[in-house]
Amino acid sequence: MEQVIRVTKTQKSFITEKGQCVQALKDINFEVGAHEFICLVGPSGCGKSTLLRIIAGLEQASSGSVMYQDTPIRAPHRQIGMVFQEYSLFPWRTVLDNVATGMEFAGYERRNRERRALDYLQLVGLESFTQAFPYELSGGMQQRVAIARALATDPDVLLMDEPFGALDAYTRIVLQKELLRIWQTNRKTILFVTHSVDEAIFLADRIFVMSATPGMIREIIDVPMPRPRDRANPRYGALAVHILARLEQETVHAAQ
Ligand SMILES: Nc1ncnc2c1ncn2[C@@H]1O[C@H](COP(=O)(O)OP(=O)(O)OP(=O)(O)O)[C@@H](O)[C@H]1O
Repeated sequence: MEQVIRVTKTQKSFITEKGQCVQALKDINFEVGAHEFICLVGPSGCGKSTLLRIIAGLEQASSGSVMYQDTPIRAPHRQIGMVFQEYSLFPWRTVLDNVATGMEFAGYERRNRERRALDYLQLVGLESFTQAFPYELSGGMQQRVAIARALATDPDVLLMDEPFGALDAYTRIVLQKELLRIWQTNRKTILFVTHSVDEAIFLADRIFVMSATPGMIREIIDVPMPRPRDRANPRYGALAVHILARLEQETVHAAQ
């Protein structure tokens, strides 16, 4: 399988406002293949968002190397898109313009933007809301707009930082299924941060379990179950028990 993202011996430290050094990530090593769906889980504050921001080129690693194909990532890259937990839409722009704006930043010509925006809004089921403003939409609909905006620039890699974290349980399940449908159609490579072990098992090809601060990758778990995954399958439950126990160990370890 072609490797798309390669993270090698990566560390990240921050200097706080009080001048203290906080090590957020320690010796991170992994590769992500083309079209893989990876979920990252780990205790709160273990560096998941930091890792994603480094891969997005929004933050620099303190040491180590982070590559997209053969290129070191040092700044935001056209082929790497990101979706955040907060819907991060422009409140003064319509749904259509929000999606088109992403393409404007990515350098798409004006005449292509509207057509593509419509195509992607259709993909996420919002074709009848093109002229609505974000405040007129539910949280789930706003997150669909954010996903359409990220996909419309046709990135190779999609980084998703707790994108469904603020949604109610039912909307979350609906969007998980939608995301899988889109991923299966568009064959993106996805790195998805979640606090939900259930969500990770439902979505991922592989789950990276991180340790508490400083974040390291403790375990990489293959999820070989065919999709759509059945939450009632005993293997699903057994995997959830295993990962939850691992996370509990990490949290207890960190508290000692
Ligand atoms: N800009 C910054 N300055 C100083 N410290 C930071 C900065 N950004 C992150 N940190 C620290 O780095 C560590 C990792 O933070 P990060 O937000 O990546 O964790 P996380 O796993 O995404 O957390 P959560 O699951 O709660 O969202 C934390 O200790 C955090 O306080």
